[in-house]
Amino acid sequence: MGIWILDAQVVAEGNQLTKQHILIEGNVIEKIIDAGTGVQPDTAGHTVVRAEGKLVTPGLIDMHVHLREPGFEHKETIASGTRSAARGGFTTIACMPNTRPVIDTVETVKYVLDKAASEGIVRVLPYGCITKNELGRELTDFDALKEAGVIGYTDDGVGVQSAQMMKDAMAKAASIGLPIIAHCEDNTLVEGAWVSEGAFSKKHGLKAIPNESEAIHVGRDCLLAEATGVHYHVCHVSTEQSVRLIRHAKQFGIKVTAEVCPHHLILSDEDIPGMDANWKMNPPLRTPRDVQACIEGLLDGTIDIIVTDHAPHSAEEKARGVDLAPFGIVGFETAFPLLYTKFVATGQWTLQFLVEKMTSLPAQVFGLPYGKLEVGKEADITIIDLETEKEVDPKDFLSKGTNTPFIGWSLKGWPTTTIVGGKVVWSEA
Ligand SMILES: NC(=O)N[C@@H](CC(=O)O)C(=O)O
Ligand SMILES: [Zn+2]
Ligand SMILES: [Zn+2]
Repeated sequence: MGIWILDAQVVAEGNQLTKQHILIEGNVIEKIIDAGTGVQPDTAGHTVVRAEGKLVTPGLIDMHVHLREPGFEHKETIASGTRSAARGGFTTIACMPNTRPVIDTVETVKYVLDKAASEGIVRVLPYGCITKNELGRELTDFDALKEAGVIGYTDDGVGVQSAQMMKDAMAKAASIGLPIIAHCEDNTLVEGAWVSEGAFSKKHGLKAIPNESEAIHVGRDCLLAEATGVHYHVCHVSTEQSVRLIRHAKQFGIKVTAEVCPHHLILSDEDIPGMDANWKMNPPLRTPRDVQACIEGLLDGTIDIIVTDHAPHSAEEKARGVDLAPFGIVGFETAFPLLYTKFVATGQWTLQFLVEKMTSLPAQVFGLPYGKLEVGKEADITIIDLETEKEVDPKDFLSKGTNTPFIGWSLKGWPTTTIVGGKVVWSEA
């Protein structure tokens, strides 16, 4: 017994949709019938999912998320985080190692993979730390972590401060064929600020984070990637300077790829309403000029993919005031609706462009066998309602985190069903 998804609207090209019937048998896509042929599928004995009028995409892929387990289960767990991901339409997510303990040993990788297998409902791919405890002093055992199942190395949450340490990490990663994923931040330029240099920091007389704190690492690491030949992936790009440096590096054939988050494409520092920790994230919201540069970078391919950097924190932690509250906002359950409403519904991007940036391109960048609706492939599928307008209400979130600046935004493009390996893992009630 399989599942027939009937009358799926699948992106053909640009904003053009074709109507298809999709049969899932077991964990794979068994058959795709062009509905235009008039051939009616024989659904006897199968489960039928009616997708009439809805968009059907490959399962969304998010290569930068924080699941918080082990150690910060009050913020999120693998169980709650993967449910939140599924509600956001994501079928594969790659989790960051800044847990407690951090994911810097084989045991912790195993712990995460075991938990994901027993309690998770979407695919979870772990990253391992570059340095032990993310302290920047000593490399982890890259071979052992690879053997245990990590898909790359990162100290996300902090930048690797020493160029020599980063160069050694890159050389080692290159030798075993895994990427380095970098949180770019030079600590000597940050000085305990929470907002970017811009109109907001000036108006309130606040200490500010300059764009160079990010871009200096991007520039440094592009040179080190050139020297070592590693696949170097830049996390959460937020500045005009970083975009420029990545564009330049790509022109020189350096193996660099990059990601950007919805909030850095949609919000600037000028949107921050006041001293509200739901607007505190790392990197911070930059100036409108930086937002524009990120959008242009995404459009011309300088920035390869979109990720959420889903970073849940408890309400109590976020209520400590902007100086003490941790950096980070949740992202899974608003990402697609935000981007669809803001960029596709307004005619600025095609649907194909948005969908590729969240499916086939992340799969391509990280060499994953997902991200396409094709016969014989894993049946990872997301069904999305492009019509119904609904307000963002954190009470609806399946994440434990409610820390979002998008409360009350009226959006379209809400996922309604998420299928992983042929199993419906989430469906709107
Ligand atoms: N992005 C954030 O603001 N916070 C992340 C860390 C990170 O992604 O650097 C977190 O772990 O909370
Ligand atoms: Zn980071
Ligand atoms: Zn992160």
